[in-house]
Parts: sequence; C-alpha cells; structure tokens
Amino acid sequence: MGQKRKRVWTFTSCCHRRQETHYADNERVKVSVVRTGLEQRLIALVPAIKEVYMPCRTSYLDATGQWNISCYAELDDLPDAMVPGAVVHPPMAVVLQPLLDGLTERLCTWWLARHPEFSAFELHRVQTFVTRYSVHRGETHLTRHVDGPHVDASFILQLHSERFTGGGVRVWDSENSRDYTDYALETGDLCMLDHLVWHQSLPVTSGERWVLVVFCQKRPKRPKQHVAHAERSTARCQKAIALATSAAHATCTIDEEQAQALAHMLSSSGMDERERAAFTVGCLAASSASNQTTIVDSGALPLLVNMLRTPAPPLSKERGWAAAALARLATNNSRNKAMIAGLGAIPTLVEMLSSEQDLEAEEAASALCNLSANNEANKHLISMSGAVSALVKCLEGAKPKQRIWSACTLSNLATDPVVCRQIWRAGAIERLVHLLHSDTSKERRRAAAALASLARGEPSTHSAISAAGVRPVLEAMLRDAEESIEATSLLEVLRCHGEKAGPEH
Ligand SMILES: O=C(O)CCC(=O)C(=O)O
Ligand SMILES: [Fe+2]
Repeated sequence: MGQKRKRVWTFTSCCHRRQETHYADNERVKVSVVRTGLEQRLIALVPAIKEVYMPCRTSYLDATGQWNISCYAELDDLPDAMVPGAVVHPPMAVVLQPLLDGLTERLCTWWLARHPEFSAFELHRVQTFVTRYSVHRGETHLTRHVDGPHVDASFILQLHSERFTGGGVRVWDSENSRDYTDYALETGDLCMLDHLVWHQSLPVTSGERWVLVVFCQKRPKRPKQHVAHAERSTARCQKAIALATSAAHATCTIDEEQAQALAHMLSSSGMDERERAAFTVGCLAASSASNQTTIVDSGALPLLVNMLRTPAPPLSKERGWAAAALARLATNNSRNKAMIAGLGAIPTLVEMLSSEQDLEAEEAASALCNLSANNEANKHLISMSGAVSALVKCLEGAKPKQRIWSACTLSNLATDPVVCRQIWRAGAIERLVHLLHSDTSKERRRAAAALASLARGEPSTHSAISAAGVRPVLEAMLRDAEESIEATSLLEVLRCHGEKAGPEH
C-alpha cells in the first residue's frame, strides 16, 4: 500500500471508460492487463486460500479506515514500503508458492521491455499478500494510491471469487491527470503496474473479491552461484518456505545440512526468519518421522522452547509457530515428548492456552495434546501446571481448532481419576455436551470422544454424563459413518458402566 495519499481527487466522469475487453496495454499510463490462462488453477486454489487466509491487523490507515483485510505471504526488509504492523502468515506463502515465481517473471519481462535501461536488473518480490474485499465498512476498496516510492513494479492478480459485483482497478493516466481507465478484472487477469502509477481498487458492492498483490523492487542481476554464497535472510526464508511447500504436498525428507540451516535460522536475530523457520520445521516434522529425528538432532528443540518464552510483540506469530513445531515434533515420538518436557516447555504452553492470539492458543493446545498422548509423565506435568481449567475454558474458545485440541488433551488427561474429577468440576461436561451440537462433524466427534474418556475415568463423571441427556444427539450422530465411531463408543461406555452403576435417571 502506498504512503503517498496527497489528496482525494474529485473528478468528472467524462473520461470514465469502462473496458469492453479486459485486455489493455496502455503505454502512456504504464499499465498492462493480460489474461494469464491460470483460471483453472485459481479455481482449484480457492479452498486452500480460504483455509489459510488470516487477515492481519495492521496500523496502516487507508481513507476507508484501518487496513485489516490482507493476509501477508511475503514481506521483505523494506521499511518505507511496509504496511505498519504487517506480519507474514507462512501458510499463505506455502499455498501461493507454486504461482509466485512464474507471475513475477511475467511482470519482470513486461517491465524490462519498458525499461531497457534496467537490463542488468531483475525484479525481486518485497511484499506479497492476498486481500479479501467485501461490502463491510472499511473492506470495500483501497483508495487512490501509489504502491510506494521503493516499489519499482507491482501486479494485481484477480483470484477466483464467486459472485461479486463492483471491484476492479482504476488507473489514472498520471498523478495530476483526471483521466483514468477502469479495468474490470476477471479470474486470472493480471494487472501489471509500473513505478509510481496512481491507482485504486473500486468498491465491491456485493459478495467478496479476492486478489493477490505483489510489490517488486529492482535488484542487480546476480549469477546464480553467487546467490548461494551470499545468501541473505530473504533468500533463506524463501528456501525454507519452498521446503515447507514440498512438505505440504508430499513426503519430503531433509538431510542434516538442511536441518542445521533451519536450526541456524531459529537462532537468527530477525524475528521474520525465526518465524518462518519454526513454521517450516512444523511442516517438515509432520511430513516424515525421520525429519523429526534429523531436526531434533540438529539442536532445534532448545531454540524452539526458547522462542516460546520470548516476549513477542502482539502481532508476532513466533510463539505460535514454535508451539506448532513442537506439537509436530512430539507426534507419536516418545523420545521427543520426553525431551520437550525436559526442557521445561509445558508450563509455558499451558500459559499460552490463555493467549489473546488465536494461533498461540490453538497451537499450545495442539502441543499439549501430542505431548500428553500415551505419556503418563507428561500428563502429570500438564495437569500439575494448572492446565485443566485453562483447557476447559478453551472449549468455548473462538476457534474450532482450539476447541478440538483442548477436547483431545482433556481426553488424554482424563485417564487419571483425580484429574478426571477435576475436569468435571471445572465445567467440562456442559461445554462438551454443547460441542456435541456443533455444526462441524470434527467437533462433534472430538466432544463425544472426550465425554467417553471422562465417563470411563471415574464413576461420578459417568453419572454426570449419563444425566446430561446426550442420547438423542448421539443417535443422530449414528447416521453418519464416521461420527458413528465416537457416538457408538460413548453409548457403549454409558451403557456398560451404567449397568454397573445402576439404572439411568
Ligand atoms: O485490489 C486491487 O485491485 C488493487 C490493490 C492494490 O492496489 C494494492 O493492494 O496496492
Ligand atoms: Fe496498489
């Protein structure tokens, strides 16, 4: 987003030219709109983009209000072009990665054709983000701006957006001109802008409009072998995200050298680098069991635990991704479970359950769940750290993942009858019964599983669950093949123990 907002233009509509076609190559205004042919790929990408999209609360003020509708995939160290408060959300980088280089190359070819004087340069991405416009106040459009004095070229790719009206890009012929052209972009249309071109997005009047925006800066071309030697932070981050991308799509096994490079990034003085490394470690650990060992052997664990304890600025994702990495390193790995606990991570993770930041609370719950699975010592440490009441509170948290992971952790802890009773007294049963009525199948299944563990754990919790009137909802769950697994198991526990405990009232 540009910082130059000198004035709000008032203009007559005499020059308003609605484009009949979406193709334009306007030399004078330094803009070009082309069709990329990416429509099918962009349609296929919609669920992944929506899944990972997490708007970043920034302190940038556009004329429509605070800018809170972009999710940043890449940010370089470019202070003047930065949106204050913006932080990278690595999952978005992973989703977009397969598209970015090709599109940047396209922009670069177009830009170089206009600037033969820059033939020794190439374009380097400094800001990559996805914006979701909607009809809500402050979310309809971005007002007239240039992308920033340090941005040499940029593009706007129209992502696939089901049914919306309004939107499109308005590009002025020059800073002082009243003449402009409106481009009604369709899925796959790429609007390329040269340095300091005045433009804006037009208000969305219904539905949602999704775009991918990339800002680039020119950098001297460097022979490829030099890049490897003088690897800057950005290059390291890109490499890490590329690894995370392959791990997200298939099994990806890393070697010792790669693990050491990641451990090195975890101890970097740059928060961005640490965040991305932690995120990548999480993806790799989830991708293969051998990665869990290679990463831990590279010395990553103490660095990750240290990151959990780092007092981080409010928008930082550092603690969240560190917890996510620990969670995945602990999955089905008893050695790592013991090592993480031995480093003293558990009390910090318990404290993170009450974090204001969704990611931190979700990932702390996921780490505690994996650490407590089939590990009596960790279960004990977790309940002794005051986790029970925090976990029960999380069952009412805003994010489904937080509720699901907390329910799983409580299931694990409930094998101890004393803790089981504590969970009940903290109010878990009412909340879990409430979750049984959730709209999402995953939550209903997890809630039924947790109630079954609680019913198994202790006669008094068994009676409390029997008295909670869960049968009708469980019978409804029996109609779904997957949900019936947890529903049957809970009905079974209630029946068996019920017989022992006497008839249900
Ligand atoms: O969404 C658009 O069409 C324009 C976006 C834009 O100009 C920007 O984010 O800088
Ligand atoms: Fe822009």
